[in-house]
Amino acid sequence: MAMIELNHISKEYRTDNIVTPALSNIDLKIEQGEFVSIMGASGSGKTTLLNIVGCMDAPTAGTYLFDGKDLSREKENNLSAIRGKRIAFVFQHFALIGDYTIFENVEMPLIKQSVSKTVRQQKIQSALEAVGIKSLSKKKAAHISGGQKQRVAIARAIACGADVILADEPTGALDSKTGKEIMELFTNLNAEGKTIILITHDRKIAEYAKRLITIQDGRILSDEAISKNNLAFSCTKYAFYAYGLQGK
Ligand SMILES: Nc1ncnc2c1ncn2[C@@H]1O[C@H](COP(=O)(O)OP(=O)(O)OP(=O)(O)O)[C@@H](O)[C@H]1O
Repeated sequence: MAMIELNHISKEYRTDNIVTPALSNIDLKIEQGEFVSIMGASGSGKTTLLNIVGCMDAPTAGTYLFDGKDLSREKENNLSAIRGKRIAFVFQHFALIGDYTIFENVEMPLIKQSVSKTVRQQKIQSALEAVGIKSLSKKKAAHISGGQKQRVAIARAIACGADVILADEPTGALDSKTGKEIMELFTNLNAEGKTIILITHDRKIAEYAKRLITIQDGRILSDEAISKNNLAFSCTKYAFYAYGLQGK
Protein backbone atom coordinates (compact mmCIF):
# COMPACT_ATOMS: atom_id res chain seq x y z
CA MET A 1 0.00 0.00 0.00
CA ALA A 2 1.39 3.39 -1.01
CA MET A 3 1.64 6.04 1.70
CA ILE A 4 0.07 8.65 -0.59
CA GLU A 5 -2.49 7.60 -3.18
CA LEU A 6 -4.52 9.95 -5.37
CA ASN A 7 -7.24 8.36 -7.48
CA HIS A 8 -8.91 10.39 -10.25
CA ILE A 9 -8.35 13.63 -8.35
CA SER A 10 -9.78 16.78 -9.93
CA LYS A 11 -9.92 20.28 -8.53
CA GLU A 12 -11.87 23.29 -9.71
CA TYR A 13 -11.80 26.70 -8.09
CA ARG A 14 -15.10 28.60 -8.18
CA THR A 15 -15.12 32.34 -7.58
CA ASP A 16 -17.86 34.76 -8.69
CA ASN A 17 -19.33 32.18 -11.08
CA ILE A 18 -15.95 31.70 -12.72
CA VAL A 19 -14.79 28.11 -12.71
CA THR A 20 -11.05 27.50 -13.03
CA PRO A 21 -10.02 23.89 -13.56
CA ALA A 22 -6.71 23.36 -11.72
CA LEU A 23 -6.29 19.55 -11.68
CA SER A 24 -7.90 16.96 -13.97
CA ASN A 25 -8.10 13.29 -13.20
CA ILE A 26 -4.77 12.87 -11.39
CA ASP A 27 -3.70 9.33 -10.48
CA LEU A 28 -0.56 9.23 -8.35
CA LYS A 29 1.11 6.94 -5.82
CA ILE A 30 4.02 7.95 -3.62
CA GLU A 31 5.66 5.40 -1.34
CA GLN A 32 7.02 6.12 2.12
CA GLY A 33 10.63 7.33 1.90
CA GLU A 34 10.43 8.64 -1.68
CA PHE A 35 11.99 11.93 -2.76
CA VAL A 36 9.87 13.43 -5.54
CA SER A 37 10.19 16.70 -7.46
CA ILE A 38 7.26 18.32 -9.25
CA MET A 39 7.88 20.66 -12.16
CA GLY A 40 5.56 22.45 -14.59
CA ALA A 41 4.77 25.87 -16.01
CA SER A 42 3.24 28.58 -13.88
CA GLY A 43 -0.46 27.86 -13.35
CA SER A 44 -0.14 24.16 -14.26
CA GLY A 45 -1.47 23.02 -10.88
CA LYS A 46 1.64 22.17 -8.82
CA THR A 47 0.68 24.08 -5.67
CA THR A 48 -2.92 22.85 -5.88
CA LEU A 49 -1.60 19.28 -6.00
CA LEU A 50 0.74 19.84 -3.05
CA ASN A 51 -2.05 21.49 -1.05
CA ILE A 52 -4.33 18.49 -1.59
CA VAL A 53 -1.55 16.07 -0.58
CA GLY A 54 -0.90 18.26 2.48
CA CYS A 55 -4.60 18.37 3.45
CA MET A 56 -4.62 22.16 3.04
CA ASP A 57 -7.27 21.92 0.35
CA ALA A 58 -9.89 19.36 -0.64
CA PRO A 59 -10.34 17.91 -4.12
CA THR A 60 -13.56 18.55 -6.08
CA ALA A 61 -13.62 14.92 -7.23
CA GLY A 62 -11.66 11.73 -6.66
CA THR A 63 -10.23 10.11 -3.55
CA TYR A 64 -7.10 10.83 -1.56
CA LEU A 65 -5.78 7.99 0.60
CA PHE A 66 -3.05 8.64 3.18
CA ASP A 67 -1.73 5.42 4.71
CA GLY A 68 -4.83 3.77 3.29
CA LYS A 69 -7.26 6.18 4.98
CA ASP A 70 -9.58 8.18 2.72
CA LEU A 71 -9.02 11.84 3.57
CA SER A 72 -10.96 13.37 0.67
CA ARG A 73 -14.08 13.94 2.73
CA GLU A 74 -12.44 14.08 6.18
CA LYS A 75 -13.42 16.78 8.69
CA GLU A 76 -11.12 19.80 9.15
CA ASN A 77 -10.25 18.81 12.77
CA ASN A 78 -8.89 15.45 11.68
CA LEU A 79 -7.08 16.96 8.70
CA SER A 80 -5.44 19.54 10.92
CA ALA A 81 -4.21 16.79 13.26
CA ILE A 82 -2.63 14.92 10.32
CA ARG A 83 -1.07 18.17 9.05
CA GLY A 84 0.44 18.87 12.44
CA LYS A 85 1.87 15.44 13.18
CA ARG A 86 2.49 13.59 9.92
CA ILE A 87 2.88 16.30 7.26
CA ALA A 88 4.95 19.48 7.43
CA PHE A 89 5.29 22.31 4.92
CA VAL A 90 8.32 24.33 3.88
CA PHE A 91 7.46 27.43 1.84
CA GLN A 92 9.39 29.69 -0.52
CA HIS A 93 9.02 32.65 1.83
CA PHE A 94 9.65 30.61 4.99
CA ALA A 95 6.38 31.41 6.87
CA LEU A 96 8.14 32.39 10.10
CA ILE A 97 7.05 34.97 12.65
CA GLY A 98 9.66 37.69 12.47
CA ASP A 99 9.15 38.93 16.03
CA TYR A 100 9.60 35.46 17.52
CA THR A 101 12.99 33.93 18.19
CA ILE A 102 14.16 30.98 16.15
CA PHE A 103 13.53 28.75 19.14
CA GLU A 104 9.95 30.06 19.49
CA ASN A 105 9.22 29.61 15.79
CA VAL A 106 10.24 25.95 15.96
CA GLU A 107 8.39 25.54 19.25
CA MET A 108 4.96 26.68 18.03
CA PRO A 109 3.70 23.46 16.41
CA LEU A 110 4.98 21.48 19.42
CA ILE A 111 2.90 23.63 21.79
CA LYS A 112 -0.10 22.96 19.54
CA GLN A 113 0.66 19.23 19.83
CA SER A 114 0.73 19.63 23.68
CA VAL A 115 4.31 18.37 23.90
CA SER A 116 5.76 18.93 27.39
CA LYS A 117 8.31 21.71 27.92
CA THR A 118 11.22 19.34 28.58
CA VAL A 119 10.52 17.25 25.48
CA ARG A 120 10.03 20.45 23.45
CA GLN A 121 13.47 21.68 24.50
CA GLN A 122 15.09 18.39 23.45
CA LYS A 123 13.31 18.23 20.10
CA ILE A 124 14.07 21.87 19.27
CA GLN A 125 17.76 21.65 20.21
CA SER A 126 18.22 18.50 18.18
CA ALA A 127 16.33 19.93 15.14
CA LEU A 128 18.33 23.18 15.23
CA GLU A 129 21.52 21.15 15.49
CA ALA A 130 20.50 18.99 12.51
CA VAL A 131 20.17 22.09 10.30
CA GLY A 132 23.29 23.78 11.69
CA ILE A 133 21.79 26.83 13.44
CA LYS A 134 21.80 25.87 17.11
CA SER A 135 23.86 28.96 17.98
CA LEU A 136 21.18 31.26 16.53
CA SER A 137 18.34 29.97 18.70
CA LYS A 138 17.80 33.23 20.63
CA LYS A 139 17.86 35.49 17.58
CA LYS A 140 14.63 36.89 16.16
CA ALA A 141 13.61 35.39 12.85
CA ALA A 142 13.46 38.87 11.30
CA HIS A 143 17.18 39.29 11.92
CA ILE A 144 18.64 36.30 10.07
CA SER A 145 19.44 35.60 6.41
CA GLY A 146 17.12 33.89 3.91
CA GLY A 147 19.15 30.67 4.01
CA GLN A 148 19.04 30.67 7.82
CA LYS A 149 15.27 31.31 7.72
CA GLN A 150 14.80 28.29 5.48
CA ARG A 151 16.88 26.23 7.92
CA VAL A 152 14.51 27.34 10.69
CA ALA A 153 11.52 26.27 8.59
CA ILE A 154 13.14 22.87 8.02
CA ALA A 155 13.99 22.57 11.73
CA ARG A 156 10.30 23.26 12.48
CA ALA A 157 9.34 20.42 10.12
CA ILE A 158 11.87 18.07 11.77
CA ALA A 159 10.91 18.97 15.35
CA CYS A 160 7.19 18.34 14.86
CA GLY A 161 8.09 14.78 13.85
CA ALA A 162 6.40 14.82 10.44
CA ASP A 163 7.36 11.91 8.23
CA VAL A 164 6.29 13.76 5.07
CA ILE A 165 7.79 17.12 4.15
CA LEU A 166 6.11 19.12 1.40
CA ALA A 167 8.25 21.94 0.04
CA ASP A 168 6.85 24.58 -2.34
CA GLU A 169 9.76 26.32 -4.12
CA PRO A 170 11.97 26.07 -1.01
CA THR A 171 15.00 27.50 -2.81
CA GLY A 172 13.05 30.06 -4.88
CA ALA A 173 14.06 33.01 -2.70
CA LEU A 174 17.67 31.92 -2.17
CA ASP A 175 20.92 32.37 -4.12
CA SER A 176 22.19 29.24 -5.83
CA LYS A 177 24.88 28.38 -3.25
CA THR A 178 22.42 28.65 -0.36
CA GLY A 179 19.85 26.75 -2.42
CA LYS A 180 22.33 23.88 -2.80
CA GLU A 181 22.93 23.82 0.96
CA ILE A 182 19.18 23.62 1.58
CA MET A 183 18.89 20.80 -0.96
CA GLU A 184 21.70 18.91 0.83
CA LEU A 185 19.58 19.13 3.99
CA PHE A 186 16.57 17.66 2.17
CA THR A 187 18.81 14.91 0.77
CA ASN A 188 19.99 14.05 4.29
CA LEU A 189 16.44 14.04 5.64
CA ASN A 190 15.37 11.72 2.83
CA ALA A 191 18.33 9.42 3.61
CA GLU A 192 17.01 9.29 7.19
CA GLY A 193 13.66 8.08 5.86
CA LYS A 194 11.55 11.22 5.42
CA THR A 195 9.25 11.33 2.42
CA ILE A 196 9.90 14.56 0.52
CA ILE A 197 7.79 16.15 -2.21
CA LEU A 198 9.17 19.34 -3.63
CA ILE A 199 7.97 21.86 -6.22
CA THR A 200 10.57 23.73 -8.21
CA HIS A 201 11.03 25.61 -11.48
CA ASP A 202 14.73 24.74 -11.49
CA ARG A 203 15.75 21.48 -13.18
CA LYS A 204 19.02 21.33 -11.19
CA ILE A 205 17.08 21.55 -7.94
CA ALA A 206 14.59 18.93 -9.18
CA GLU A 207 17.48 16.53 -9.82
CA TYR A 208 18.25 16.21 -6.12
CA ALA A 209 15.13 14.01 -6.00
CA LYS A 210 14.91 10.42 -7.20
CA ARG A 211 11.70 10.88 -9.18
CA LEU A 212 10.43 13.76 -11.30
CA ILE A 213 6.77 14.42 -12.06
CA THR A 214 5.91 17.02 -14.69
CA ILE A 215 2.50 18.67 -14.68
CA GLN A 216 0.87 20.42 -17.62
CA ASP A 217 -2.59 22.01 -17.59
CA GLY A 218 -3.59 20.11 -14.45
CA ARG A 219 -2.53 16.69 -15.75
CA ILE A 220 0.53 14.54 -15.20
CA LEU A 221 2.60 14.84 -18.36
CA SER A 222 5.46 12.59 -17.24
CA ASP A 223 6.54 10.64 -14.19
CA GLU A 224 10.07 9.27 -14.34
CA ALA A 225 13.04 8.20 -12.26
CA ILE A 226 15.86 10.76 -12.27
CA SER A 227 18.37 9.61 -14.87
CA LYS A 228 21.57 7.71 -14.24
CA ASN A 229 23.67 10.60 -15.60
CA ASN A 230 22.72 12.58 -12.56
CA LEU A 231 23.50 9.67 -10.30
CA ALA A 232 26.91 9.50 -11.97
CA PHE A 233 27.29 13.20 -11.22
CA SER A 234 26.43 12.75 -7.58
CA CYS A 235 28.68 9.67 -7.28
CA THR A 236 31.55 11.75 -8.64
CA LYS A 237 30.73 14.46 -6.13
CA TYR A 238 30.68 12.01 -3.21
CA ALA A 239 33.89 10.41 -4.45
CA PHE A 240 35.44 13.86 -4.21
CA TYR A 241 34.30 14.11 -0.62
CA ALA A 242 35.47 10.56 0.14
CA TYR A 243 38.96 11.42 -1.06
CA GLY A 244 38.93 14.62 0.99
CA LEU A 245 38.93 16.86 -2.07
CA GLN A 246 36.90 20.00 -2.65
CA GLY A 247 33.75 18.60 -4.27
CA LYS A 248 32.46 21.42 -6.50
N1 LIG B 1 -7.61 30.21 -4.86
C1 LIG B 1 -7.76 30.15 -6.17
N2 LIG B 1 -8.90 30.62 -6.76
C2 LIG B 1 -9.08 30.54 -8.10
N3 LIG B 1 -8.17 30.01 -8.95
C3 LIG B 1 -7.04 29.53 -8.43
C4 LIG B 1 -6.77 29.59 -7.03
N4 LIG B 1 -5.54 29.03 -6.80
C5 LIG B 1 -5.07 28.66 -8.00
N5 LIG B 1 -5.96 28.95 -8.98
C6 LIG B 1 -5.83 28.64 -10.41
O1 LIG B 1 -5.62 27.24 -10.54
C7 LIG B 1 -4.63 26.97 -11.54
C8 LIG B 1 -3.47 26.19 -10.90
O2 LIG B 1 -2.83 27.05 -9.94
P1 LIG B 1 -1.58 26.57 -9.07
O3 LIG B 1 -1.28 27.66 -8.10
O4 LIG B 1 -1.84 25.22 -8.54
O5 LIG B 1 -0.43 26.49 -10.19
P2 LIG B 1 1.14 26.37 -10.02
O6 LIG B 1 1.59 25.38 -11.04
O7 LIG B 1 1.50 26.11 -8.61
O8 LIG B 1 1.62 27.84 -10.44
P3 LIG B 1 2.93 28.68 -10.01
O9 LIG B 1 4.12 27.94 -10.55
O10 LIG B 1 2.72 30.00 -10.69
O11 LIG B 1 2.93 28.79 -8.51
C9 LIG B 1 -4.24 28.32 -12.12
O12 LIG B 1 -5.03 28.54 -13.26
C10 LIG B 1 -4.61 29.30 -11.03
O13 LIG B 1 -4.92 30.57 -11.58
